[in-house]
Amino acid sequence: MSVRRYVAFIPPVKLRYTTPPPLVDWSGVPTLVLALVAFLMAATALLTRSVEGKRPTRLPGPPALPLLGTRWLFWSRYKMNKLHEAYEDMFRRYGPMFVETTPGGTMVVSIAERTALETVLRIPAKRPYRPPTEIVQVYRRSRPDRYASTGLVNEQGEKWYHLRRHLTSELTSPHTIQGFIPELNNICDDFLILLKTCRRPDGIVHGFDQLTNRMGLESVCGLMLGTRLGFLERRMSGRAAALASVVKAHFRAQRDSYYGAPLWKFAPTSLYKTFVRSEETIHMIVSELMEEAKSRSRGAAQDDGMQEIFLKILDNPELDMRDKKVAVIDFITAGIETLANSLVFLLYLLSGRADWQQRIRSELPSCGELRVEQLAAAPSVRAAVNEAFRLLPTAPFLARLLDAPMTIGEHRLPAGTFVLAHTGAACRREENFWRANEYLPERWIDVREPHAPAIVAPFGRGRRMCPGKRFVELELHLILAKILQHWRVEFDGELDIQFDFLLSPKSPVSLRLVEW
Ligand code: HEM
Repeated sequence: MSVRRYVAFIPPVKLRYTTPPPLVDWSGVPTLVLALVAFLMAATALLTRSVEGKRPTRLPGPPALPLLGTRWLFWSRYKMNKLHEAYEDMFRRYGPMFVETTPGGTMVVSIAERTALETVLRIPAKRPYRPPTEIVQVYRRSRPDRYASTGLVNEQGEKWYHLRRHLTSELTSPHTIQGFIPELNNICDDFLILLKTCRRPDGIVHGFDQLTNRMGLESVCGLMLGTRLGFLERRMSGRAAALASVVKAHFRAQRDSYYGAPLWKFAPTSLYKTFVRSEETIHMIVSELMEEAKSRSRGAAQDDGMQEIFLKILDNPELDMRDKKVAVIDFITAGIETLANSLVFLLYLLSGRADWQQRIRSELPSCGELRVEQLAAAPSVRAAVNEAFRLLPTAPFLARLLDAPMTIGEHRLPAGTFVLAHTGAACRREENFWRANEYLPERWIDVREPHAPAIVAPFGRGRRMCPGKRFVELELHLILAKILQHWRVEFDGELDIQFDFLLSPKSPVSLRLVEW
């Protein structure tokens, strides 16, 4: 199957590829809208300086303009793909708690102050409301033939609770994850073979980020579908390459729909079309994979511990068939980039700590399959991973809508306030961690004050916490251990990081694997 089939996406007949039926057909209006936006942007540029600092809100924050709110910042002062730096800058300018305004007038409160953050993260909500990604919501609601809901990641309230209860018990079960360890060992070994193949004589591996993405795909699909899909074979199939690339496009389109001009809400802009194309391509590929896995499982005897998660989901009579399929899609897309980025960040940070790499190696057997007990007996592995999540989490903030009023310091936030809990930024503040901006895994073994583990939340917090956490931690521990059994990791220079709705390495990443 060729890459072109997926990337260019020439749809097969049964696939209905249509751009946005739910949107108002204002085909005559876009020019007018564009002219208005251009005018507003020009006005923004003129007004910015004069209004800065004079806004009479109770919380500090950048000035909001009519119709644009504070989004003009992302069209002038900041770059969308450097959002993490933009927020660091805003925390410096406005303090550890400030407010932004969306073009629709909604206030978004950003928090990086420890007590406030701990308060937000501790909220014991039964149905925590994480604001959905609007573009996903709009599109999925326009396709009731395919989606019975907007999916676990974007659904709210009782519907979310129902999905969460019926979809995640397998994924979060220690039994399921433990049952996956032998296969995960095989996947990690195949990843090492791929690294060996791509490694130049001087030890350099170019495009390491692409390889980790393939590793993410292979392991997440393996876990969900119970089958090896060949993403780690030297020559990746067109389908695998296409899936990897559309998942990236999907994340980027979500980022741009959120922080960019909201024109897609009024007309089917190219951003909206890109999003629809990526969503439909992912749906098509994952559907194919599921069908293949289903027919394979019909012919094979199932070992209960290893029964594919999705087959168990398919067997659940409490769920609508459309929700079952979308759940598998959402699990796979939620898992690929996050896992791959975290592995790149982990190795990059560790490359500056040859001593810690040596320490990890000394705590492990020299080769072979690794069992959970062996990993547990190597505390330096856990410390290395924890510290990477503290310093460079791929999801640097968590979004919530407060379901009850909350007083933080002298500010009272009403119920319904949209809050961004910047756990990543808070973890890099000196008042929260000893030598906060340094990668020091030892802090997780011999605690040095200040130390605020409660604000390290790379997988979120509470009932909406990432259901993939247990699996991801195991996989990162295992792959790190296996890499360091073979090589020392070196990296020249600094890793360039960008915001693709998640923090991601700006590709291509090259690192050096040096024989011990
Ligand atoms: C390094 C890897 C990963 C990281 C850092 C990560 C991080 C996160 C974060 C921060 C959230 C939001 C939690 C909150 O709002 O409290 C989340 C949600 C979610 N993640 Fe992950 N994730 C990772 C891998 C995975 C994997 C492998 C899967 C599936 C196999 C997955 C599935 C999900 C789902 C379905 C949600 C939505 C849960 C809900 O709203 O109830 N994630 N993840």
